[in-house]
Amino acid sequence: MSKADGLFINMCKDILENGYSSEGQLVRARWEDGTPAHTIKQFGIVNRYNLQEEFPALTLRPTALKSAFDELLWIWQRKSNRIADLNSHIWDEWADEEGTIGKAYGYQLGKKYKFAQGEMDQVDNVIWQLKNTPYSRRILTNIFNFQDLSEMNLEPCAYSVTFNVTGKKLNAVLHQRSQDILAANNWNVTQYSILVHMLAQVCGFEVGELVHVIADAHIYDRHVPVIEEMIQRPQFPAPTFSLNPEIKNFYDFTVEDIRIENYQKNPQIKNIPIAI
Ligand SMILES: Nc1nc(=O)c2c([nH]1)NC[C@@H]1CN(c3ccc(C(=O)N[C@@H](CCC(=O)O)C(=O)O)cc3)CN21
Ligand SMILES: O=c1ccn([C@H]2C[C@H](O)[C@@H](COP(=O)(O)O)O2)c(=O)[nH]1
Repeated sequence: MSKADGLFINMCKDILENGYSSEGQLVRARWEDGTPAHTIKQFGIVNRYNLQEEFPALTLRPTALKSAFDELLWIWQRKSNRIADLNSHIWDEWADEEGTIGKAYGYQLGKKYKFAQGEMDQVDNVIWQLKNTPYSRRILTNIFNFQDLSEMNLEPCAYSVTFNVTGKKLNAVLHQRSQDILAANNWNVTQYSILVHMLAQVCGFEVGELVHVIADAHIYDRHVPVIEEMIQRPQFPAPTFSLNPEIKNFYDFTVEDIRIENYQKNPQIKNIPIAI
């Protein structure tokens, strides 16, 4: 059975049984009809995914892996903040008149800084370090740029990744300040798992672990019955995942380069409401 399903079920049970409800508090997020989007949350969840063991896609409901990967490429490879450069509509509600999400995500990863080895952006700095100083303890990205926060249409949720090489394996810690468990937990987990696979392939490592640290892990009120039903569903083994082995340059990957086989899963849950 997929270990990712097991972790997800335990995390949801913990949030539902021991979590803290925001009822009665002032909350920022709203449902489409304007009602406050309350949550039940747990603080400080840490999930470890061994990428050697399995590709951590949920089987409890399908994760839209191509759309998730496309958003990852939009942020990490195209380094864009324009929703027209994204092949899905998941960011439409956060776009401004210019059709961008402001100085968030891809904008920050595309911003150049002066490093000892030259001027480059944070992604190229990670790739340079993995190729030249792989055992460094300073290989990380951080897009929570305080100077630009007021010009971001949503402050980054998954904001920092620390890469760490252990022997031949590439590991990563993903730091997330806020997580919408139903809509985006497995979405983010599979995205950053693919990122570790991509960087391992182009920098000459095997994949290791993804450690996902979530500060505020929440289930929105309108998602509670959906989660309650979902965690009772049958579980299947995780699918097999591979990347096109021909790709040697990080910037050459496309959504067509991921291969997912034997993805047995439960039916999709349609029209999940997204809090804005
Ligand atoms: N409340 C909230 N939750 C989020 O997950 C979220 C935000 N806001 N704001 C910004 C982005 C947008 N994200 C989203 C938004 C929608 C889906 C979504 O509708 N997912 C569908 C599949 C979409 C597809 O097939 O392309 C799903 O069934 O999970 C996922 C991530 C993640 N982020
Ligand atoms: O990659 C993402 C992007 C967004 N989210 C969720 C987490 C929260 O539910 C909202 C953001 O609201 P804040 O009030 O700014 O925390 O979006 C996610 O889980 N993953």
